[in-house]
Amino acid sequence: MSAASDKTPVDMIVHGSYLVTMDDAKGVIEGGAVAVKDGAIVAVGTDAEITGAYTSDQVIAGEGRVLMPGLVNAHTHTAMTLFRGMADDLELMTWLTKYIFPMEGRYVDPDFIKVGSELACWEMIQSGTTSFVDMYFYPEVIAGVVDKCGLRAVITAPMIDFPSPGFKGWDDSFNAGVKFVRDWQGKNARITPGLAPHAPYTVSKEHLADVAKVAIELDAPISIHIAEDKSELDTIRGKYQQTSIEELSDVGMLDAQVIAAHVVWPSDSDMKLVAGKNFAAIHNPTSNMKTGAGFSPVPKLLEAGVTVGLATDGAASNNNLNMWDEIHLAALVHKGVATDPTVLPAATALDLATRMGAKAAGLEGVTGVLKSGLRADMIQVSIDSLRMQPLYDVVSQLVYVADQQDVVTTIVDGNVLMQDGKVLTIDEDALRARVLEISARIRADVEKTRAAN
Ligand SMILES: CSC[C@H]1O[C@@H](n2cnc3c(O)ncnc32)[C@H](O)[C@@H]1O
Ligand SMILES: [Zn+2]
Repeated sequence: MSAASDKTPVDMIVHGSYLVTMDDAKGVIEGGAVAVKDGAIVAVGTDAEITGAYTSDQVIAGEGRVLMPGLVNAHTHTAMTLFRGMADDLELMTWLTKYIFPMEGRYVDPDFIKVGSELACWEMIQSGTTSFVDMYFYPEVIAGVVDKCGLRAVITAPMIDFPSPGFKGWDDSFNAGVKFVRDWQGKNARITPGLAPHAPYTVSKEHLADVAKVAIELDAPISIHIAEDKSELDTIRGKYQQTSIEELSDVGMLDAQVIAAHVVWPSDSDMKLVAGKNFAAIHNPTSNMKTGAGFSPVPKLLEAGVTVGLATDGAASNNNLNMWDEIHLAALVHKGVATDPTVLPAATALDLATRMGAKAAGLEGVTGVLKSGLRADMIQVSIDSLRMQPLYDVVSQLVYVADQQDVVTTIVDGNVLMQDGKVLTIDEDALRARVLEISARIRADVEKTRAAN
């Protein structure tokens, strides 16, 4: 053991009874720690290795805790938390066109976005999500909330052919999206701006081509809903005699970085088309089951070499932003669909929410793995509960047992956003008051909308 003066000073040392690194080279370390300096991970090792080489004034103990990379929610609509539980048990297009679009038209404004996004960020910090990909209105307001609460996000600007909150139509939303990317590129290292043409049934082929072109020019990611349900495939087949993914290929979008939400109905040739491209299929198991969209062929996508991320979708079709539910479902539903329990093992489910999820979001080399050189985005998950005992396999326990209440610490970029279960960067009481105020206004309208449908 070296003397204190021989040790390298760092900003923080975080311990864990187990380190689930998601790094093939290190795997799971029993009794380990991570040293952090200037927001980056500088070393990952056993307790003895780290405390022997590093010293810090800020040490977070790890007894009874798993230390692992923060979770990546690769597709959500943050401010839709304020529409949670408003319209349930409806098929996708009815839900969207008869309930969600009309309510968005009436209620979505910058204040709604600020409060709804803050509620979402609170929920994500509290449940161990450290990065997310967002697609919603007033992205500059969402970016302000993310800047303040400390999370990492890819924030994509909405583009849609018809009038929507803040826009008269396509030209408006397209120009505002491009401006958002230009304004936010390089502004905050935790925020990556991108473009979000909503879906192939709400954005014309010509407009999708315009988005592809400008995204490539700007080197910005695109997020889009694609191949979500069978009715979308019928619509696009009727219009263009091709699949939605063939349409993306046709307009040049597969030469850009595409974060494709859902991908429930890709054909075998669609999978070949996107494999090897900068294309990620984002699996939203809860949302897809809730809207009756179907089950994405995730094992087949992975086998074809497609990058797959995991996500909640918005809280209006989930109805929460708890990634542990999605990890759980990803590990279970495909076994049921295939009647084969070896399909999508626990370690793969965890990978989709961390290492591969980060790649899917375009954040490979930034987050998703506990590895020297990456940003210090990590969480501690308590294994103190009797629910966690006996513990024979820590990855199995995380995938099949852990839930949001077990997350005790959330750290992003070396900053502690939650400690001992208390979110530090959001004023909970003020947020609650604003959520109650806005939801009181919406409540009467929810009943009217339900009655009208
Ligand atoms: C252009 S902003 C995002 C837009 O998408 C809507 N939305 C939310 N969830 C889904 C989904 O699963 N499929 C399609 N569209 C969805 C949201 O309400 C906004 O209008
Ligand atoms: Zn969505």
